[in-house]
Amino acid sequence: MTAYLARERQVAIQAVEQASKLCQAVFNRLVTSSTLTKKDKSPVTIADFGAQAVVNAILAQHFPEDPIVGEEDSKDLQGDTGREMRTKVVDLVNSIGERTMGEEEVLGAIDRGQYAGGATGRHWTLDPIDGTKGFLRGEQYAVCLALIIDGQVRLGVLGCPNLEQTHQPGSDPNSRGVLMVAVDGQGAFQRALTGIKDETRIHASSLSDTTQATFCESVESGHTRHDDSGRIGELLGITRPPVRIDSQCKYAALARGQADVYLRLPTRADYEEKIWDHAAGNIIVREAGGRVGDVTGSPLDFSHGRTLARNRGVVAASAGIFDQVVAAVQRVLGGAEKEE
Ligand SMILES: Nc1ncnc2c1ncn2[C@@H]1O[C@H](COP(=O)(O)O)[C@@H](OP(=O)(O)O)[C@H]1O
Ligand SMILES: [Mg+2]
Ligand SMILES: [Mg+2]
Ligand SMILES: [Mg+2]
Repeated sequence: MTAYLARERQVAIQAVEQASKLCQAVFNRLVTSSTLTKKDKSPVTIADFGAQAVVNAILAQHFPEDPIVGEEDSKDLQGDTGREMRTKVVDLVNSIGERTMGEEEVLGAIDRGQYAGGATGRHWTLDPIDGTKGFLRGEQYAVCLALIIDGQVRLGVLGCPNLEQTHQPGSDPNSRGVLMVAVDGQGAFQRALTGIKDETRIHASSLSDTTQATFCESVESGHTRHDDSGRIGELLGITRPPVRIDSQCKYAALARGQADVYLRLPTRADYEEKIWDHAAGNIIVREAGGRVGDVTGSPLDFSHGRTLARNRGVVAASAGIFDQVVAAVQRVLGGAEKEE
């Protein structure tokens, strides 16, 4: 008997591995110290398009019926104005992929990601590079792919090219490149992104005392409120400084017990979190034994299209402290008053 979603798991891993390889190649070739000082975003843009083309082409080959909710579209690659970038993306895809793709095929693959999402049937969701700012700084970023069936995330894969390997006892702390994968009901695992790919089961921490907790949050103050998380930390008696990490690598840190809490506190009333920013990390943390919700503790609802329209912010934590963390978040954000 084959396990539930066995083929999907294998194809998703292959797609994320290929896209991660492409991103690393772009970083090594194109990102220089002058890229950062000049605020030149073009390397990450090329890698973003390239990674979405590679993943979507692999999904189309194996699951031609499945729609995809992808972050990017080919608009900026069209016409005369898009020619230079288009050529670079097509060359890049062909330098990594196993078969040659023409220009139309590359653009078509990118635009398979236009699906609107929703509550019925199955669809994939892809963030070809999550943590674009981390990518440019040479810090953490992730290729994130998940399968949603009838509104529920059932499979998630994170490719984290700059994340330290911790899966083998005595493994070299300088070895980087981790892939995490989880299927509903089967647990969460990590393995090396390249080389020996033995999988090791991972677990969120079993912490019950919040004063001992390590919390993580986005590097970017535009993506989460650092002042509010500081107050929440004080309420919980947390003394360790926050660990700031870009991308869904925050979920990865939680899933393997390196952090106990992830806070993403809304910076604006009108921002809706995107499903591709959370789907893969969500199932990986849950399958590792952690819990994920929004600032009220309600589970994230992936059935409302391309965004988490019914949720605000994200709170994730080890199961033993999740309720205490949500209570502190509510006190600081004022939710407790609304409930009275
Ligand atoms: N105002 C906002 N609040 C929360 N998230 C935001 C935001 N503006 C952009 N983002 C999202 O934050 C993601 C990065 O998260 P983090 O800060 O945790 O690394 C971005 O993903 P991309 O990098 O894929 O564009 C983007 O989708
Ligand atoms: Mg983006
Ligand atoms: Mg993202
Ligand atoms: Mg992205």
